[in-house]
Amino acid sequence: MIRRAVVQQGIRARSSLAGVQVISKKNLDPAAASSSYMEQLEGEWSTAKPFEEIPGPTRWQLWRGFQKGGEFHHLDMAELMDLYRSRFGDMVRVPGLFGMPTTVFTFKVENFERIYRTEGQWPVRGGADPVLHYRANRKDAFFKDCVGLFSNGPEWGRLRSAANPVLMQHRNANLYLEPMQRVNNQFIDRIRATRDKESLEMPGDFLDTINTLTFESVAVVALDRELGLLRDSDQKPEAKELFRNIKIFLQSFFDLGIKPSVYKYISTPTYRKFSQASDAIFDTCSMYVNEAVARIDGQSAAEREGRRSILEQLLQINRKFAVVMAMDLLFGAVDTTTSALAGVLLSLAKNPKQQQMLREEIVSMLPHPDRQFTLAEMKSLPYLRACIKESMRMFPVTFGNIRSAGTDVVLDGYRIPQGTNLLMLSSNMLRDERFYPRPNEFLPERWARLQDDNSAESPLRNNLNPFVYLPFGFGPRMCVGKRIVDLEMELTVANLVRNFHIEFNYPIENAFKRSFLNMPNIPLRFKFTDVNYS
Ligand code: HEM
Repeated sequence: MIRRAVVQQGIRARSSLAGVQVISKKNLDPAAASSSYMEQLEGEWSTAKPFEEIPGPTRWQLWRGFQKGGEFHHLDMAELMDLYRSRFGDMVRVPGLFGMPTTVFTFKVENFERIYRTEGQWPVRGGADPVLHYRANRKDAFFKDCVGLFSNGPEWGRLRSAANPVLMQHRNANLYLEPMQRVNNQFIDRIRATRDKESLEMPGDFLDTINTLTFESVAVVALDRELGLLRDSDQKPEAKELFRNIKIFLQSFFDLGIKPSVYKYISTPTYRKFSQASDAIFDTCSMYVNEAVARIDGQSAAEREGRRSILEQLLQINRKFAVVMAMDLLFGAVDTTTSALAGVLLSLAKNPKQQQMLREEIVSMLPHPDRQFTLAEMKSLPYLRACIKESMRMFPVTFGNIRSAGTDVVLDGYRIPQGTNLLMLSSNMLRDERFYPRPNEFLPERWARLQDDNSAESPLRNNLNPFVYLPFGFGPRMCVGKRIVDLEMELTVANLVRNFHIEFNYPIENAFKRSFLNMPNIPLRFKFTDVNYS
């Protein structure tokens, strides 16, 4: 068995899968793949059980179950997954209804590894059908030759190759550090202005404020402008509308994605909401991009010599690309980062000892509370990173990930034909003692390296297979906003912790509603007490 080192998000871990890095039978140059591994795949295939024998509900059971009074009707996504798993086991085949594809759910990390390792050059992630349907059916055919990052195949590969040098470069982080700092300062001011004067607690709708922060933070990158929604005055009506429509878009997108719907054949009320919100978002993003074009056209040659913003760099590729990327970044950024930030704040609030250790790390780096972080300082805060990583383990943002099988592959002894939609459900593993001793404790030191030797890992992670914990996905298709969100989260948490002692004096057992994205489900009445520096 060949053992290869896999470096994923700073973890150096070992993959036990026999074979090579990329091993797709059909969509890769066969010469590039290991012939022995191909033979292994083919050998397994010939003896594997047929796809149709994977246990799961029938079409009728599914349809009936989602009707009023049906057994699935009131279940959230996580409850539905738990039910499927207890009834059918670690692999479940769920037949497609109304043009949705048949999907296989898998709960085993060995299968995740195999799926990712055979995903091929252009990994296909399903689940974005409502976006693709809208973009294919727009009357002006705007998206015809630029469908965006929710597309698949060579079209996705072309766009992603253009986006990576702009969005995935560390050096570009300098471009958004300063505007993100300004947004962060507005967030801190807003907390001071809106917390209760006596109890120092935030109002129950604090989630909206976090949501506004994450929206503003990505807008300064994608639209190259501060929208000012965290300020009390000077809020632009079109910015408020954009924010409102992003919320409608995300909500209706998940509704259309989770429940059986005939929207591809008849325009349902939810699809109409989704489509109207998409129209409005498109109009506003186009307007902001046009403004940026006019601003750049008006610049002198000397001004143009300066550093180009992310939007300007995207505009250099072309205007349409910049509009589509702005939309995709807004869609990808807002709820995900909100969920992750809420998780870190709850973790720190419930673990004052770790919160204090974090504060000491931050204050030792930046003793003066009013001075802003530089990029170099941000890079020297290992405990901060460990706290964020640990809280995303305890409160994962997503259920797992989605792929289409990149090749014919055998999973758990069953044949999975190329193109099959696969859901990898990992969130239960993140609290599994087999992988994480003391799984329900917030222990950032899990993520510390014990020595300089990379192979020495914390005993708080057991033989960790790197495919258990992939909050930003894996491979060429992983989150394109990773660099942006790293900086945004680190900056926000560092600024909050150096300004405030954070408490949360309520239970957090059911803090999140579990779905495709796990969103906070309780009033976030954090108590923020000013840190005294005198
Ligand atoms: C904590 C916050 C975030 C989490 C947990 C997260 C997680 C993910 C995951 C799991 C994927 C799928 C990756 C795969 O298929 O392997 C993804 C894709 C994506 N994310 Fe994020 N994300 C976050 C923040 C952001 C931000 C801030 C942006 C934009 C600035 C963003 C933009 C996107 C986009 C556009 C995609 C699609 C990429 C593609 O298919 O090529 N995300 N994200």
